[in-house]
Parts: sequence; C-alpha cells; structure tokens
Amino acid sequence: MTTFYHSTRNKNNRKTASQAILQGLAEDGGLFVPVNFPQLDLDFKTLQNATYQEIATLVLKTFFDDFTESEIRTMVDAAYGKKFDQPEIAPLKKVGGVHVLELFHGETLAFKDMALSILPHLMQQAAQKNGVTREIVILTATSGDTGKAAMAGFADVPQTKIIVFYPKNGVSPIQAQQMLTQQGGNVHVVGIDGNFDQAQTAVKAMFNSTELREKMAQNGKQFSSANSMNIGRLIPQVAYYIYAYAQMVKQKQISIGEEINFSVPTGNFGNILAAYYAKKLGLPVHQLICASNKNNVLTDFFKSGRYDKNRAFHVTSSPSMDILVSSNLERLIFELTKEDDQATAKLLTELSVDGHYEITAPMQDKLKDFVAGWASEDEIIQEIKHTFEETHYVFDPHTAVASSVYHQLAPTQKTVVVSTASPYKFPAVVLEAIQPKEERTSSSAADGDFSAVAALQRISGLALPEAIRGLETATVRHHTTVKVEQMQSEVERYLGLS
Ligand SMILES: N[C@@H](CCOP(=O)(O)O)C(=O)O
Repeated sequence: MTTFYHSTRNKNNRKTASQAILQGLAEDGGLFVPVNFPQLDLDFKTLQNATYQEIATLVLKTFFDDFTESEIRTMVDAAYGKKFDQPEIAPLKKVGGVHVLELFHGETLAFKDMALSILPHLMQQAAQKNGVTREIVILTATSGDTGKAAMAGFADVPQTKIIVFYPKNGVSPIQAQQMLTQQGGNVHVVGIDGNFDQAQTAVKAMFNSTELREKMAQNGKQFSSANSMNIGRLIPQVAYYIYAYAQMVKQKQISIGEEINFSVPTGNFGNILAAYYAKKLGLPVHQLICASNKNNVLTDFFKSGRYDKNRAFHVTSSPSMDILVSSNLERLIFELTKEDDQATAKLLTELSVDGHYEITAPMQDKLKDFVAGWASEDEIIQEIKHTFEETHYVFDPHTAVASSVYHQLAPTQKTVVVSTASPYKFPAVVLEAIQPKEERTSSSAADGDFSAVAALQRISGLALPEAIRGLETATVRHHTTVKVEQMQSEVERYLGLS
C-alpha cells in the first residue's frame, strides 16, 4: 500500500513520498506528514545484528514506498559509506551512567550529516521518478549545522542549486568557516543581520509566495528544502533511533522490549520528532526528553501548553539550538488536534500574528510521551567539565544540554543521550570547561575557536577530525551578507530572476 503524505494545514493537499520530498514544504505553508502512519514489526532478535545501512533501508522503504527497494539500497549504500569515519556510522557508547549515541561521524561533524548524506540522492531519484526536469533550488535556513551539511551534500549535484542563509553573528567561528569555505559551482551562502528565526520565516515566505513560485517555474526552476521541514530530511533520522535501541540490546544493556528514554538536544524539533516517529513505529520508548538551552520556549510549552515566542532571543554556546520558532512542532500539533488541518492552521496563524498560541487541556494530556527541561550557559559548562573529569569523555555544548537535562530529570529508565555534534565544532567553549586552571593563560578559550583546537586535542586526546584539518587557512569563497529584508532579492539576483 502506497504511503501518501498530506499537509498539516490542508489534508486535501496530498502527495506521494517522492513528490513531497521534491516540494519540501506544502504550498499552503504546512508540513507533509504520512496520511496513514506506517507500521513495522521491529524484531530486535534480528535487528541487534543489523548494520546501520540495513536499518536505514528498512525505515526508508517503509515510509518512502514509491521508491523501489533496490533504489533505496543503492542510495543508502552511497550515503552511508566512506564519508563517515566510523564503520558503525552512529556508534553507541557507555559514558558514566548514560549511553551516548554519537551522530557526528559524517563529513561535517554534526548529526545533520545523517540525513543530508542521503537527501541529495532521494531528491535526484524523486526528480527522475516524477519527470521533473526543472532545476531544483534548495533554499535553506541554518543556525549553524544544517547549512554546512546541506551544502556538502548538494555540492555539484546535477540539476540542483543550494542557497543557505545563516545568522552572521549567531554561529560558532568553526561553523562559519565551514560554510564560507564550501566549494561547488552550485552553492551560495549568505550571512544575514538577523537570527535563525528571521532566516527561517523569510525562507518559508519565499516558499509560500505564489508570485515567486511562478517566476521560478517560468525560469525552469522550483524550490525544495534541506531543513527538517522536508519529510525527506526527517525520515532518515528515524533510523538512528532504531539502530541505537538495537545496539543497546546487542551490548546487553537492556532486554528486548524494555523501554528506554532518549534525551535530545532540541531546536527546530526535527530530531526529537524523528524519535517520536520511531516510537510510533513501535520502538519501546518510555519518554523523549526535550532538552533546550536558554531559548527555552519548548520547555515552557511542554509544561504549560502555551507556546510563546515573545521573549528575548539568546545567542548561546549551543547556537544550533538558538531557535524560538520550532518548525516541526507543527507536525506534533497536527496530531494533538486529531489531525484537524483547520485547527492546526489556526494555531500556527496565531503564532505568526500574535507570537503565541495555547493548546487545549485534552491536547496537553497527549503530551505524556515528552518531558522537557533546559540548561543554562553555566550548567552547560559544568556538564562538560564534570563529565570530562569523571569519564574523560568530551561533550560538545549541545550534547551537554541533553546530558544536563537528563541529570536534572533523573529518570529511572536507561537513557540514551543523543550527541549531535563533535566537540571540535565548538572548541573554545569546550576548552573553557575542561582546561585546567593553571593552563588558562596561553591558547585559552578566550582566544577563540581556532587557537583552542590544539589545546583541546592535547587535553582531551581526541583525534582531530579530517574536517577540521586545514580549515583555518582554507580559502573563503563566500562573502555575501544581506539584511533580512533583502533575502528574497538576493535569491532572485543569484538565480538570475531579477
Ligand atoms: N539546528 C539547525 C536549525 C535548522 O534545523 P533543521 O533540522 O530544520 O535543519 C541548524 O543547525 O541549522
């Protein structure tokens, strides 16, 4: 049976998987979700011995069933191979009392590689399947990690261009340098004078502009997305939750069927929604811990049922989570409304007009799969510091948020902390936490990311990833910055539409 996808804001807007992937976002502003959520018999007696590639194939063929199994296998093999520096792709490690799922072994050192290694393949195959000959322009907003991973994935992919907008004062120096040095004849990265929310709002507005869409079509182009708003970005992320559980079984940390928690550093709500989808598929999950930094809009939402973005936006040491409008929450809201597209659209309109909405008590009752908390800047440093002192394991600041919130909530079930980035993406912050006091004069955290790399390597003993070697002196190829109001004209200029 084919799995169709419909928009959270108009259920009559229905697509196949490949069409939804090609489109990225629905024209009505909604996000595509499965019409009938697929079911899977997760047999961990067998799955504990499965490779990452086998589990990814299983998940993708279940959700994206207008691709053939052989197409999926080919794409999976191309995506999860040499670009990862660990054969397991997503190793699971025991660190003190928790289990850490390392999702940063791809090309750009962040969990975004887990899906953005395969999305370009899905996109190309989807274009072929649907006879799309237009150029596909991947319009992306990033708070640091998605942008680089998306560019690395789509660089020089035929029939595509990729444009990335990032907050020029809101990413780490390493993240900025990774993006600004990206090679490829089809990539364009633009710094904006605003924050991630402003970038994402402007990107969504371009997707929803009928006028721009028509102009694109007249010029043989169409937009798609590399953000987790695209179902083709989200579903590949379901695979690593199933793989993590299989590894927990294999490592004899749990018995088959035992429920576990995942603590997920959360910004745009894509990663934790993928975990929720894994639970819906049948993964034995007790609760999902939604861990935020000081931008704790989601913590308040899960505690009170009120989503309110009218608050200060903080630039933190975990910049990829500096987000006040978490796009994928819309997919959860749609479920909480019992798949009522009109009610979902109304709440999301309230959010964009008034900056807040409130869900009903019965809707709030359905949130029991989640629990939420947040970590302050100081708690992040303390979490990195004490974890290193006790276990010699080094967290990046985002993972430290997840670990800190896990410790605050102290659940009784076994918990997997989802590690979303390599500490080498944020070396100054990590060094500040682990550098012995007596060493804090030279090459210290205050000198910035690049001077912190060597000290971090020496103190932690962590191998320096390939992606960091030579990064400081790599040629900067992108210099464009614009104001938020100029984002659309920059897109039109780059694409030759104006
Ligand atoms: N954390 C992100 C923000 C965009 O999230 P996405 O998962 O929807 O792409 C980033 O690093 O850019």
